[in-house]
Amino acid sequence: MALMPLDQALRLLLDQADQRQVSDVETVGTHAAAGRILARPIIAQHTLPPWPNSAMDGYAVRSAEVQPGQPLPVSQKVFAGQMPPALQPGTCARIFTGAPLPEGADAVEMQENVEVQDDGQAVFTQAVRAGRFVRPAGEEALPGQEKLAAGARLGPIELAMAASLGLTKLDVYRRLRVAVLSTGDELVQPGQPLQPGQIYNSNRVLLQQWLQRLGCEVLDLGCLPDNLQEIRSRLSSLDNVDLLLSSGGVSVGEADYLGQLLREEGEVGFWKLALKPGKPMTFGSYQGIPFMGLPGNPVSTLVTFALLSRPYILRCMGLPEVAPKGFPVPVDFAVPEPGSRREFMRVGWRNGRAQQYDNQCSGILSSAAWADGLLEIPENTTCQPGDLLNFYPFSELLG
Ligand SMILES: Nc1nc2c(c(=O)[nH]1)N[C@H]1C(S)=C(S)[C@@H](COP(=O)(O)OP(=O)(O)OC[C@H]3O[C@@H](n4cnc5c(N)ncnc54)[C@H](O)[C@@H]3O)O[C@H]1N2
Ligand code: MOO
Repeated sequence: MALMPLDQALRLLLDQADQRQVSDVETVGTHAAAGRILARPIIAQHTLPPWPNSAMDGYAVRSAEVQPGQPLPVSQKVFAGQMPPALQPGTCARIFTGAPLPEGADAVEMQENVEVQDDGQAVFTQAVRAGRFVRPAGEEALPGQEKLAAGARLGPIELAMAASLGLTKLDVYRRLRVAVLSTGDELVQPGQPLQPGQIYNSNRVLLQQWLQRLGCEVLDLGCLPDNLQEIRSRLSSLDNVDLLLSSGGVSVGEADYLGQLLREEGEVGFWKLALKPGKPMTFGSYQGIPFMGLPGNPVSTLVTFALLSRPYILRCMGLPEVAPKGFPVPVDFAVPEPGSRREFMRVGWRNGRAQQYDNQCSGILSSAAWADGLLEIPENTTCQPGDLLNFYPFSELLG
């Protein structure tokens, strides 16, 4: 069977995600909205800032009245939080950053350019043009203006924006419910003693933590044994789940029951990609529930989640732009042999170049812990030191 190119798999996934996008809307407090996707746009109700105000600590003036070297009496002092009376003609006002400009004033000079005489009058060292250091009313928002579009992902910046507009509640899509399971008789939870042949389960915590970061509700289905009957019965009891996400058991081994069950009793969207690591990545549905079977090798789980599950999940959550943002970086190594699968190497950012971790085996999780992100080596491509290849930082992929 030919391996499906990554781009084709992504198109298929996003097409499916569009059909399964969450439509239920909840109104929640701004704190609870963190990580959610905005279901209705945020429209400003007020003018922001509500009045022209000073961008500096200094002196508010009628700019035409300022003559360098000529003293002006200081007629009032305006702190942020106060509404001042109009500026008396022929005077200036002591003013602080964020304080409303007195009516009549049209500029502010910062105090570094003003000398205060012994008699308290202010002498300006230079002419002041109208508008200098004034933040006009409404430069941030006007009533009726759309400040955040539906589909925005609410992080600290967006929530601060909502707070600046005085909002306490936001309309967001409900969380995506994702059931996570691991497969493999060899897997043991940390804290338990290891018997011969066993290893600790690391994919479980990787996937659960990552899903939580993406704002999903995680249903922990634990670890399934390598037993077809048991797997079938555990999956049949699932209810109210948007996505079933598993790791392991999707290759061609005799105990790779999960993939076998899906292929025989579910619907397969794709199985086997031209991707390294991550070849046996499987997508389909089981009893109507979308199913993603990530290959079990720890780095294969990580890479397939980053490149395929993450965009699928974000699109289902209601986010339009889901492709991870990468950028070209120079590499400090050569790839002499072209590969038939698109490869994502674990690389560190060292001295302005991407450096590869020595052991790129998909079982070596240390490669990812050491690295700063993934470097994309397209199919049928070789490279020399100094060549540019796309780099996707983990800081982008993990959020
Ligand atoms: N004959 C072939 N064998 C394999 C092929 C192939 O094309 N032909 N593909 C290889 C590739 S590539 C990968 S990737 C693996 C993926 O296999 P599975 O998805 O079936 O994963 P498992 O066999 O269950 O496990 C693989 C590996 O990862 C360890 N593992 C699994 N789950 C966890 C976990 N939760 N935490 C930590 N480590 C885990 C497991 O012990 C195995 O060592 O198949 C190749 N084989
Ligand atoms: O594709 Mo596997 O995920 O290379 O080890």
